Amino acid sequence: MELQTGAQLLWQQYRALTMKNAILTWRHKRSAFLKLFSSLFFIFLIFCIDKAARSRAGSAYDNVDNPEALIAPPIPPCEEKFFVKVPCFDFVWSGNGSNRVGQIVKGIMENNPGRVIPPEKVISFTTPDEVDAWLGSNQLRCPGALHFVERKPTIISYGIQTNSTPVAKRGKYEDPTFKFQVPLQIAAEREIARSLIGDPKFSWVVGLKEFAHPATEIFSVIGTAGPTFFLAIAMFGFVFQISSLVTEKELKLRQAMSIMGLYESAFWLSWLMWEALLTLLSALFTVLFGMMFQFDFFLHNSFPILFLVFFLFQLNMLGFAFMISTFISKSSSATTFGFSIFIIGFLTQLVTTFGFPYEKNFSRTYRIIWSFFPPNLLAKALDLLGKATATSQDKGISWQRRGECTADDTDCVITIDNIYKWLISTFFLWILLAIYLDNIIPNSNGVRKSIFYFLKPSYWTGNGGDKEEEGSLCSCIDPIPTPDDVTPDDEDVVAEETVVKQQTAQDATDLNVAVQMRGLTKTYPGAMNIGCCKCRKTPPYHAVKGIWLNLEKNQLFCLLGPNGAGKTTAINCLTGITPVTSGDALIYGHSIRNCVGMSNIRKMIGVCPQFDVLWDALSAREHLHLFASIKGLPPSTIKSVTEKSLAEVKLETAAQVRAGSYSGGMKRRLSVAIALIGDPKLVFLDEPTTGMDPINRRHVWDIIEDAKRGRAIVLTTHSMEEADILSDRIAIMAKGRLRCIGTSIRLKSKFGSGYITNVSFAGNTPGQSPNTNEASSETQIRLVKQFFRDRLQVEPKEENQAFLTYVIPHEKEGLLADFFAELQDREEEFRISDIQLGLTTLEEVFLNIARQAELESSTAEGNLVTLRLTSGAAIQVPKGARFIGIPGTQTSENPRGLMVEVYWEQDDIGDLCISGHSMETPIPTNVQPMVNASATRRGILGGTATPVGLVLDPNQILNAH
Ligand SMILES: Nc1ncnc2c1ncn2[C@@H]1O[C@H](COP(=O)(O)OP(=O)(O)OP(=O)(O)O)[C@@H](O)[C@H]1O
Repeated sequence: MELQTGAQLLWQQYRALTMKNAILTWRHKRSAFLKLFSSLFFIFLIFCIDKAARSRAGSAYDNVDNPEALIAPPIPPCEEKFFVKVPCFDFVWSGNGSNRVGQIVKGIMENNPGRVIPPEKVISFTTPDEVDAWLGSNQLRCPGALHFVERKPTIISYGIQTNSTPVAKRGKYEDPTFKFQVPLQIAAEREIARSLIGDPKFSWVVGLKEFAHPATEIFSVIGTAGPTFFLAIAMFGFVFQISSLVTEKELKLRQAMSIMGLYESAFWLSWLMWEALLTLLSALFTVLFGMMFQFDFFLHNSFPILFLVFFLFQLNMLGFAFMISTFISKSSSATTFGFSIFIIGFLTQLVTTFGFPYEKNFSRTYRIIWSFFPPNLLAKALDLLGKATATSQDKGISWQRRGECTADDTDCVITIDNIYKWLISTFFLWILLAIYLDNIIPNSNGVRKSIFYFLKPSYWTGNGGDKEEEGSLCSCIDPIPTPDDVTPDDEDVVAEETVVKQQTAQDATDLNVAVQMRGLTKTYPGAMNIGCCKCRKTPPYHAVKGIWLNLEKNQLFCLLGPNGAGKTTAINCLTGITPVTSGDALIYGHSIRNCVGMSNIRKMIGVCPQFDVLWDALSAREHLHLFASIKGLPPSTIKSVTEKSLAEVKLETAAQVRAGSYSGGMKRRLSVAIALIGDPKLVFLDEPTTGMDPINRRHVWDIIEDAKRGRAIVLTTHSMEEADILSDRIAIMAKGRLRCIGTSIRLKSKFGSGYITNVSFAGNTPGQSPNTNEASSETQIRLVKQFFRDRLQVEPKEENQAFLTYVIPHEKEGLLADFFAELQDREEEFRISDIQLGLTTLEEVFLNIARQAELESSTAEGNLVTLRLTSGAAIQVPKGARFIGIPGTQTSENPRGLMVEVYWEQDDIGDLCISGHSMETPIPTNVQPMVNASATRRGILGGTATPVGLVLDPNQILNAH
């Protein structure tokens, strides 16, 4: 099938990724809702703040063109005074020695507009001094005092006392002059006039009216409180964006897509365009909600001006999120980062609203630095737009006036137009930085590009200059040492090496070869990480130590090895996830060291990684559709290929269900289907059946068996059964080296301990008592054991009343034909019901090889594990040692002491561990212990009292037997 390339592929990938982003947005409805509509809630809050502020501020924030008159204001009840103590009095007065004054005060109380003042709310005194004395000892109990003096029958004078200091309570101001003094004054003058004229109905109307005036205070709730609230709106998108980007990195989804041939540009563009669309809608809704709440800010400033401010700010924050995401490796940190940015933004916005640094008395440098942080630009923009609509006289900023300062703003140093320019240019800066940092900050495999990668012409032309480096930016990497050149022990590995080396030297291409590894070596560099408090130096680690190997087309090649053998590293090198340290590999003739070669390789490989790399929110069909598009399958075929893949892995019924709810087996099947999509010529399956139940495992085996036709498959597994059933050729790796290679039969016959035979005995004879039966079966077993001992000198490996199991070494192969012929002839005599003979299992081969490799390294490094003997004693043995001499067991009868054979197995995670040991037997006389100095030393230096066992040479032991 012809795959898409170039611009067509870029467009196809972009569309598929955008579709993926759209589906993820749709499936994560809550976050999408918050992104789009959170502005409604925040604008409502701003609306409430505005209402509260305006209700307190009187006419100061408004233009007063036609002030209303306040006619004959009444003396208010004293309880209305701020900070009054009850019981209180509406007023006190002096002059009660005059009957006429008494009548005047009575008139004041009775004629108070709207409310007759009761007598208990008024106190009278004779002289002003008495009033002062009372006021002094009864503070805050009365807002004012009147002092009357009847000088002559035609002259009555009066004076007023109030506390003239305005006081504030909960943001409201109380002016005692207008509230208490003027009403008292009007009432006193009215009643004095009536008394002097002698007409109690004499009309005395006094009105009060403030001056017409423009708003004395400029207040825009959006300019003041808006920056924080609109920053909060943007933070939703900011946090979700970081979280999405980091999740794809953390779950290695991006790596999986890159292996499939994803263009970096398609990845960034798809996120950018989709999020820009959401941002555009969010900005639109913000302005519409603002208009809905009838804010002058939104009604009087021009719509495009407002829309662009919110859109460009949120877009800028998006770019900022892209850049920040390159520093984060855990999606759970997204909220922490978002919160920190919000707090910092809140504080710097506060500083901005106080005028820093967008005024003439601050230097330009401050302004430039300050403007790099997007929340500051938002604060300034809202301040400008807010001031432009602060009073009803202000008509807002029109599109034409976006580059002008308002006439009364003499301190203007930045306009809305400048802010647009800043927001646009810093947005591109963030995006470029995001792409750059993404390349130079080490990914989860510790791989990065050089700091100046973009300066190399080859990066732009794509001709092999895209070299990757390892280690963090701040670590000083020591020169990487090359692993020792060790000649393999196994002749088949040597033969394979020789062939590949010859082909390499002649530059010959074998058309049957899919993958040729030419001394593939991977060393993870040791690094000196300089932290604040300590330096940490890690040594280099040789994970793959020079592999020379041909993998043929149309074959399934199985790579076995214990944990840490280097299998995944080898696959990672072949798939371009991690760069090789030295050597090379050709995949269908394309070198993995060359980036053009690698991009060709990506088109022909499929990878099923060790851990499922899937989006929880996407279904199997969506996954396959996405990966098929990334791979470059022609659009017309994607649907049919997807359906075919679903059928192959039996996921048709669950095709619409989200992968997050799949069982482990279903996820694995989907991963295998993804690896096989697009009919790749080479497929890497890294432990495809790990953690599966037997039924699912069988199913995946069937899929792999079918997939074998017409392509090369590299399989790694910890299941020997799987390797045995599926593989055409098997190699076992340990400690970074190939230890053996060949077909399953070849490995079993070469590395197995020999043949396994099972002898089963007939059941009890009816009619005989159980005791007689038991006795006779024991006799038969004894006889058979003696027969094996006499003819083959072997002891059973396992035994019970029903069967005996023997491992017969290869050396006895010549005796087997006669031996089994005789055993069969005497079947009746021995009461044998069945005899089975077979080669030892692949598991045993694997354990032998793994054990040997472990022994080599533990001998070198002194790694010891504790072996608990059935006698109760414990000894320390090097990992992987087979025959161990027990220290302190020398007696006159056994002068060399006793030994055991240690049985090893793989635990659940593939580590070698002790499963048991044989009976204690004397060490044969001609067997010498192997040198085990470092292990012994480690045991002694480790300060443990547990003795260290003596490692015995298995060949000597087997020959001695
Ligand atoms: N990025 C890395 N930096 C340093 N060492 C690493 C890195 N990745 C892997 N290693 C080491 O390289 C060795 C080989 O690892 P690798 O994952 O290839 O083994 P494996 O054979 O695939 O094991 P498993 O069966 O557990 O998957 C291990 O000891 C591992 O700790």
